[in-house]
Amino acid sequence: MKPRIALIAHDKKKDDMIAFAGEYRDFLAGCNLVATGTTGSRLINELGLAVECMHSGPFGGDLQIGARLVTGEIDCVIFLRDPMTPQPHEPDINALVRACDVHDVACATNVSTARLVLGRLISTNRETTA
Ligand SMILES: O=C(CO)COP(=O)(O)O
Repeated sequence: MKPRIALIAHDKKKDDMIAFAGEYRDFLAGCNLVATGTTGSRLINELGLAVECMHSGPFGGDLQIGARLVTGEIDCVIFLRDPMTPQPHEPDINALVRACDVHDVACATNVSTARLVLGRLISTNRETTA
């Protein structure tokens, strides 16, 4: 089964997300991707990835992704949060990260961790497809 990955980035982290996803583009192109609205649009327009877009984060996108995660439809979350800027939907963000912890789903909140998580998924994928 293709890895099911959620990609989310706050505004000041979106360029980092595009650079990161660009680096892993070949692998991500073989995954089922879901993203919050604006992050997803950029991934589609700038990298040509196929991404299912939820609502934008402040309009409930984090909660939509959280609901999928709770029903076992997401294998890992890459959530590049902006720790320096208060967000109007902070409760939604906390709910998503909490859902990851409750359901033991990998949640990378910075690029270094995201690299480790994708590196692991790539090697697991190689083993299962070899
Ligand atoms: O706010 C976000 C996550 O909390 C991200 O939402 P967008 O991708 O729509 O900007």
